[in-house]
Amino acid sequence: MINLPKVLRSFQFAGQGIIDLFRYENNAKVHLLVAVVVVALGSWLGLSATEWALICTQVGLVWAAEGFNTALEKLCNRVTTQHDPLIKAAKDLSAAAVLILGITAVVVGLLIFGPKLILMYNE
Ligand SMILES: Nc1ncnc2c1ncn2[C@@H]1O[C@H](COP(=O)(O)OP(=O)(O)OP(=O)(O)O)[C@@H](O)[C@H]1O
Repeated sequence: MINLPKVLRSFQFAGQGIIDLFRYENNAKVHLLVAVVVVALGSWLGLSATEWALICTQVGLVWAAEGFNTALEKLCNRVTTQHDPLIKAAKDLSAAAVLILGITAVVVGLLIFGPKLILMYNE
């Protein structure tokens, strides 16, 4: 039997996590701003449903990676604030994951927006 109140509470906690991510984390604020600009640009250029699906996927992946990265950073800081090579490796690898998805998002953005912007410029 599904415990519905427990499921709803989990959504509430996750929602609080989303609010905290964009309220307190500088990098997440940058990602939010970029997403707003991309959505505005996409609305202006009139993207297809498939293009919107790709953009939404990229935005979601980067935001989710930022959330995981922030969570891992906080755990690392709880483990130790002393210099530790394993903590450094964990933080850097986690940041690398965000960067990889960020680069992928930029490439997808260029593939979708690039031709449309070039076409507009040449008209
Ligand atoms: N306890 C630690 N031991 C070793 N290296 C660390 C430790 N804490 C952070 N670092 C390293 O120092 C650099 C900066 O990390 P820091 O956590 O200050 O900034 P950040 O990873 O950009 O996070 P934030 O978004 O909180 O500023 C990174 O290369 C990280 O791996």
